[in-house]
Amino acid sequence: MIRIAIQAKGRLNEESIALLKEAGISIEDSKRKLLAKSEDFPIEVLYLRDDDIPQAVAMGVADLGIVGLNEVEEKNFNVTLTHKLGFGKCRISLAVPKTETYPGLEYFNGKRVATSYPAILSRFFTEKGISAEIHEIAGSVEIAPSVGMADAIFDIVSSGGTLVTNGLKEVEKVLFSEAVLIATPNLDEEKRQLLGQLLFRFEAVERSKGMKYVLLNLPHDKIAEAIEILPGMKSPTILPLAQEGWSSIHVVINERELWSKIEQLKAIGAEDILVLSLEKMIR
Ligand SMILES: Nc1ncnc2c1ncn2[C@@H]1O[C@H](COP(=O)(O)OP(=O)(O)OP(=O)(O)O)[C@@H](O)[C@H]1O
Ligand SMILES: O=P(O)(O)OC[C@H]1O[C@H](OP(=O)(O)OP(=O)(O)O)[C@H](O)[C@@H]1O
Ligand SMILES: [Mg+2]
Repeated sequence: MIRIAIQAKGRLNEESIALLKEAGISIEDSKRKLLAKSEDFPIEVLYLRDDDIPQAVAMGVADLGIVGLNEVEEKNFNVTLTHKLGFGKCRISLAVPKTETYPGLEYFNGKRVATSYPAILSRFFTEKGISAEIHEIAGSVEIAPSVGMADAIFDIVSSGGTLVTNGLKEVEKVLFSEAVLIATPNLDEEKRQLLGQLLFRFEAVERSKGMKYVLLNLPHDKIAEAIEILPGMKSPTILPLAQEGWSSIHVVINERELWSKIEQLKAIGAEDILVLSLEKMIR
């Protein structure tokens, strides 16, 4: 049995549960119990505040955790970064009132900067030789300059909408973050094996993201041209149709290039094109 800590509620909660579910692991949500066992995999889910996840994993209270890289960097506990999960993408940035002229990092010398990430900011300023006053506040960081609590802020930015609403502009992007899977260092052999199985499933889920399974019919003599249009695919599956002179081609295509490929295939005579969603790609 392996135990994984995930956020009890908040921005990473739903996607963490969804990822486990896509990997074939269903669990009750945190509204009922703070520790839930899965019926279909030897795993237990511990629901925590995200700030507490790095410590829980460092202590071995949980073997694994899903948490933002920003929290891992801020808490600086001894955990192993095992895998990037591709959701919860954001950055932590320095921002100043939009009316200020910004000459570069030296702007921050002698300034008061409000943040919920004092450790990351302090390391950054030390590394860059900047001497500023760091004010730790728990939330609503973006309001600090306009109410006179600080001259600048260091906080999470995604779309940038919150900065604009609060009359701020982003001037330095310090850390790019996303949800990551962390692990207790030196897991025992049994847990390492379970982690390996989990990673195998996560990777299959990731690989299938944005991919479509495409089936189409094509005259035999156009197959070589179709293969030209579909570079990168190892080799498409080609099956003869009952109708003389025709074949059915099956390929996996990235959603981004789906329409352009389909147009090209139609132009050489492809018919009856089916596009199906792809659930897992297992290698
Ligand atoms: N606007 C955003 N866009 C994308 N990801 C974000 C955004 N804001 C936060 N995140 C990521 O999601 C994580 C959790 O954010 P959330 O706002 O739920 O945290 P919290 O309020 O500290 O939650 P908790 O109650 O668990 O302490 C952040 O640490 C960050 O990694
Ligand atoms: O650049 P944006 O897309 O506007 O996102 C950035 C905002 O998102 C997060 O707050 P959240 O909305 O989670 O609210 P909270 O942390 O105050 O609960 C973060 O703390 C920023 O304030
Ligand atoms: Mg938190």
